[in-house]
Amino acid sequence: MKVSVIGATGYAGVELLRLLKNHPKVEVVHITSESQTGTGIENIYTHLNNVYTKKLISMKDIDLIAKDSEVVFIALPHGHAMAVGKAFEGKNVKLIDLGADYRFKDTSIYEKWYKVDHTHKDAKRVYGLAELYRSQIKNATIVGNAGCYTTASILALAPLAKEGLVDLHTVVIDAKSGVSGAGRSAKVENLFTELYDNLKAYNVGGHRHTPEIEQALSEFSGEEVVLSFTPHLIPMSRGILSTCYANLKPGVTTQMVNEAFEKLYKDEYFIRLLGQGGYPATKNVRGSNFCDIGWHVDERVGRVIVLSVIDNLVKGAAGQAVQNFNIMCGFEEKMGLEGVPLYP
Ligand SMILES: NC(=O)C1=CN([C@@H]2O[C@H](COP(=O)(O)OP(=O)(O)OC[C@H]3O[C@@H](n4cnc5c(N)ncnc54)[C@H](OP(=O)(O)O)[C@@H]3O)[C@@H](O)[C@H]2O)C=CC1
Ligand SMILES: CC(=O)N[C@@H](CCC(=O)OP(=O)(O)O)C(=O)O
Repeated sequence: MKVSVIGATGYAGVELLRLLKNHPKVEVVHITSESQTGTGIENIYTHLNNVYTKKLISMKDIDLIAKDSEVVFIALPHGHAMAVGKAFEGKNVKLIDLGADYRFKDTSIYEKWYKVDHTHKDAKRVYGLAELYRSQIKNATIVGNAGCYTTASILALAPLAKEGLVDLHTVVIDAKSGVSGAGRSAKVENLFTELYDNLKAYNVGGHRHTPEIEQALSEFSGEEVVLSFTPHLIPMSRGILSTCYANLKPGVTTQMVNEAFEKLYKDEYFIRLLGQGGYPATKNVRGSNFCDIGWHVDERVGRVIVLSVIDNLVKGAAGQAVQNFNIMCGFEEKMGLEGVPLYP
């Protein structure tokens, strides 16, 4: 399959290039940047020396990209993929957007939380969380790849929502992300001096991943879910730990919780269940497409605490995009994604 990456100079785009290099059925034909058009990608990212020697073109070369590609990955900041999606209309190219523009069924929710007008409202799109939307992804033309915090949080809570084991109005998610989640552009709050030896929350009560998690959990449970989501920035480069709290419904036992996770995920290669009492750690998934999940039923307070970890750039972005690509193209789902986590 001939594929192109729009926004190849960002952290998500360059992680895609790393994974696509190891995909036996993929040839990367075009990569784009608007600020560094004409430059070789290996001159920007020297870790790609001898791996890629490709020059960046502009994403404005839509006709060229469309002519040469069967699938295009978009790794632009949110708000920019909609115009690309429109420009590709009728060009017989499948799109996988790593940003948020195609994640919402109801675009008014996107407009409210992202404060951007949605300019491609009628696009037929599918939410790209592979394990939970596989049958829809298979036939999709546009996939809105799930977000990073959202992937970790939805995978942690979906079994409980599907089986109706918790009161979803009591859900509280406390999540921590490495700094690559914020992208490569320079920001004062991401300086070493601000981050190192520090831990802080941000966007409390207003983070844009809140409605994405609510959308999925509402679909699985059949009830309108509202929840609290608090992200934190932690001084690591990669990794997300999502700690999810929920009150158990009366009569729900540890065994019922265990069975809910087993039922949904027992055949999922990328989801590794650490069980009741398990302690997932970001280092165990670093550089891989795995999501490790452990849970703790605290009978004393009638709550379950679910812990999940992913690599934000892999299962939270580029890896999930390749997984969705495999589903859309009919390839084995783990193709190109079997790299072992980097430990220690
Ligand atoms: N980082 C992460 O962990 C995750 C990221 N994502 C999503 O992936 C997308 C990319 O994120 P990330 O790689 O982190 O971001 P970066 O800031 O690292 O990269 C952004 C990319 O977009 C390009 N770009 C920036 N501004 C514009 C613009 N105005 N017009 C056109 N191109 C532009 C840049 O190209 P250049 O400057 O060279 O022109 C660069 O290639 C985002 O939507 C993000 O939400 C999703 C999940 C996780
Ligand atoms: C640490 C950090 O800043 N994380 C980003 C989320 C990561 C991201 O790029 O968002 P998507 O997964 O929606 O694409 C944030 O909080 O906005």
